[in-house]
Amino acid sequence: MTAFSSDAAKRLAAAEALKLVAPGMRLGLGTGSTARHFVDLLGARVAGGLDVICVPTSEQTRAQAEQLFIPLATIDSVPELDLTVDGADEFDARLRLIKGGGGALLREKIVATASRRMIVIADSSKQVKTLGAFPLPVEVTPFGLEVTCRMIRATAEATGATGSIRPRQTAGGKAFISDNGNYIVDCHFGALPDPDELARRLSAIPGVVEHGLFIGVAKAVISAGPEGVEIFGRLDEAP
Ligand SMILES: O=C[C@H](O)[C@H](O)[C@H](O)COP(=O)(O)O
Repeated sequence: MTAFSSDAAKRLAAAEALKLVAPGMRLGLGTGSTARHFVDLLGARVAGGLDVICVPTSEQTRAQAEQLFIPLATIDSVPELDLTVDGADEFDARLRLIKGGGGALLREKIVATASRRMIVIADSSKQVKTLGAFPLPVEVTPFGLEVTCRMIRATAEATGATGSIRPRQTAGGKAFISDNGNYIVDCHFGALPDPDELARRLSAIPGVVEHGLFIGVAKAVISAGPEGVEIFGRLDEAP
């Protein structure tokens, strides 16, 4: 028997999300290895005549979409979107997410919150009981990096989350720079006892541009694994 790979699961979830796309839609395109499958499948539909306009959440996704001749716009020229489909690093039973493993969290959050529906696609390994095993990415300004890291540490401790906070580096050992010219720090907390409170507090730190906790943003998660597809939340347009 052939083992069912996580990549096959990602593609299966992406194919399920593609069923939500209708002609004329304004779409947000996520970033990462799962969203990549969605963009790929969407590209095939566009080549077949599907008419959509899309806003990419990263330069990486923009490049992929351009290669597939998917019509693109900026979020400022299309500020209201019908649907955004994106991956996640972790999701829990309340559809709270950790995102930003690829460093795209700021644009992803702007695009997702400008959308009537944000649907997450993921392989089933992304489901967790408690968020935080995946290091929480936080986008910060280069100015005041040390001060901001100290504030993140103190504020996280106040919500019961402790661990090391490390500025992200590229494979070549240089500082990772986001598409927006900022740094990403990864918070290795292991577990987030109170993600809602942590999200609120992180947003209040001056040097924090955005954090990777997406709370109350996703309407549903399409999770795929060897057993098939499972839907958490609602795929329809109900408020
Ligand atoms: O910055 C990257 C994004 O938030 C991704 O959607 C997230 O890291 C999940 O990526 P992947 O689908 O590659 O696991």
